Amino acid sequence: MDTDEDLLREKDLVLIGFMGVGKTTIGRALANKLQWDFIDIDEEIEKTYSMPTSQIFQTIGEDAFRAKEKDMIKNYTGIEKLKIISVGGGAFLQDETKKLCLSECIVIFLDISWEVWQDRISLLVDSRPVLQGKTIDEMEKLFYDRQSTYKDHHFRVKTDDYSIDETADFIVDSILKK
Ligand SMILES: Nc1ncnc2c1ncn2[C@@H]1O[C@H](COP(=O)(O)OP(=O)(O)O)[C@@H](O)[C@H]1O
Ligand SMILES: O=C(O)C1=C[C@@H](OP(=O)(O)O)[C@@H](O)[C@H](O)C1
Ligand SMILES: [Mg+2]
Repeated sequence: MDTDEDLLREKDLVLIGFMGVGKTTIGRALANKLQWDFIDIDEEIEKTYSMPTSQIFQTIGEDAFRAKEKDMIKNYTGIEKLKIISVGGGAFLQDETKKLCLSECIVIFLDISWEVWQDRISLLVDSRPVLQGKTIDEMEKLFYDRQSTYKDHHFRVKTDDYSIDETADFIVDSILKK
């Protein structure tokens, strides 16, 4: 078990990357390993509105979702206890959020290739409103367009060849203890 004394980095970790790369599942695994708190911003927004994200998009619209997302991230990065924060794949579209996370936290970009991502589409499409109604070509365009959103980060972790657990272990051993 890693204690806080073993770890050289003492800031909240923020996981970014395209939807479906594994920010939520890897973030939760990482928090379990470290015994840190885990916050998933989408789950917090869903709790606030008592509905899933796709329904939030339908009911209040994407702009209101983005405003809530920004506020939520601002609130959680202000709390002192060390934690893992998984943000939605669109959170860094907002410059204020990106700047705040980069200055206050350690930002880890989970990087997946288009080839591996395609195999996960069926797991994602029902719960990700921005994918709904898109053709595969439109999803591919969104995937590549979004990469520029993630280019500012502190560490990049390629996930293609690793399980959820292996990626979490890699982050602890190669980033937090370096
Ligand atoms: N190697 C892997 N790493 C991370 N997630 C994986 C992996 N293989 C399959 N998945 C699955 O991909 C899906 C999307 O994961 P999720 O954590 O919700 O992503 P995100 O929060 O980035 O949208 C989950 O069903 C997860 O179990
Ligand atoms: O990329 C996006 O615009 C979004 C990603 C989702 O989170 P995940 O990246 O956790 O799937 C969620 O915030 C919402 O559906 C919008
Ligand atoms: Mg998620």
